Amino acid sequence: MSSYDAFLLLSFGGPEKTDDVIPFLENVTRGRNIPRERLAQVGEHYFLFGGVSPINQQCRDLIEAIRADFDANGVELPVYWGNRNWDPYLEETVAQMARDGVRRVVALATSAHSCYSSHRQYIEDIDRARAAVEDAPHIDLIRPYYDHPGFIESFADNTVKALERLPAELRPGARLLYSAHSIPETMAQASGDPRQDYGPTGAYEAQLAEAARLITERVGGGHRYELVYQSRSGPPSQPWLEPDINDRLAELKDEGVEAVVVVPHGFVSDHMEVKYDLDVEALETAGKLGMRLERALCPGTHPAFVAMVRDLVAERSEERPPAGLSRIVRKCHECPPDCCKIR
Ligand SMILES: CC1=C(CCC(=O)O)c2cc3nc(cc4[nH]c(cc5[nH]c(cc1n2)c(C)c5CCC(=O)O)c(CCC(=O)O)c4C)C(CCC(=O)O)=C3C
Ligand SMILES: [Fe+2]
Repeated sequence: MSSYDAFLLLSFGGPEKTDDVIPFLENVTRGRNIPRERLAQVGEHYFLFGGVSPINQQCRDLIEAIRADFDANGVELPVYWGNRNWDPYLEETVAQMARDGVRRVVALATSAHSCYSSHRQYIEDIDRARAAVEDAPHIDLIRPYYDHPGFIESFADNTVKALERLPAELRPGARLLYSAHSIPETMAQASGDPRQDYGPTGAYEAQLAEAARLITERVGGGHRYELVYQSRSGPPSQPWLEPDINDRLAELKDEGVEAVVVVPHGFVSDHMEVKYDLDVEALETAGKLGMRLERALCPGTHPAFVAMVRDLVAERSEERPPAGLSRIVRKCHECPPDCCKIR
């Protein structure tokens, strides 16, 4: 790993006290078309948890696990952390790296898929932060990793554990619901490389479908499975990816499904979108319908996920071609400049 001299964890950021909630939401939604009512609702989700988003602590835990894993495997890179929307802001981290004399950085975002919000926006964050800092280091962002064996394995393991929490008689018929963040259809269509054919849906949905297939295969038991979406935002007039998990639960109830395991494979840690939109809201929907719902944990600091980070760093350092389990072939590490850009 000679070509890099630092590792950077790049994340979303979240508030850690009540007073930070509104300024955080203003940061997230600046320049976006989000209705005021939606913002007020989301604010309440954070207030319900005392104004503390779980995401920053999850990043600290992941960094600690990566640090230990690097040390145990002779990877001598210092580990830095910077966020898009909250302290520690990426720009301050880049400034710190410059002061520390760091020249070449390999970065991993806490987001595994291709779309503007999950990948392109992080590249823009890097460009903006570097432009603001004198002598900023060069920063390479690791490619989307939704089909890396470590990502798939950590979700398969956590899904098996969630199935085991269901009463034994409900297990065989349990439907697996793979949940990801809904995004505007325009963002979904624009996701991925415009020169590559991902089928009718765009890269984001195609990647989610592939990962769901791969995880289900490893879970075994012949469970039926499908994709659902959560955390829809934006004005009602704008189409976003569907079905919403809550609507789908009602339909499944009518079809006679008694138990579901929700697998939030669109996320890498159990942050607020998972803790509220699934563990509060979807659980309540299932309860009202008289269905059993168990939620698989996100990778967090799962050993297979932590080992994946080290492998991705090695893959990029050694300029190995991107390797994954998906049928969607990725040709290069760097995205072309028009990847995931909404036109
Ligand atoms: C694809 C995707 C991911 C997954 C990939 C990834 O992880 O990056 C993700 C993650 C997250 N989203 C988060 C929070 C929010 N997202 C919002 C708004 C939006 N998300 C979008 C997409 C995504 N979001 C989009 C298209 C919007 C509309 C506005 C815009 O076009 O940008 C809003 C505004 C209010 C609302 O409308 O909900 C909030 C507060 C948090 C932090 C949670 C915590 O605090 O623990 C995390 C990890
Ligand atoms: Fe979001």
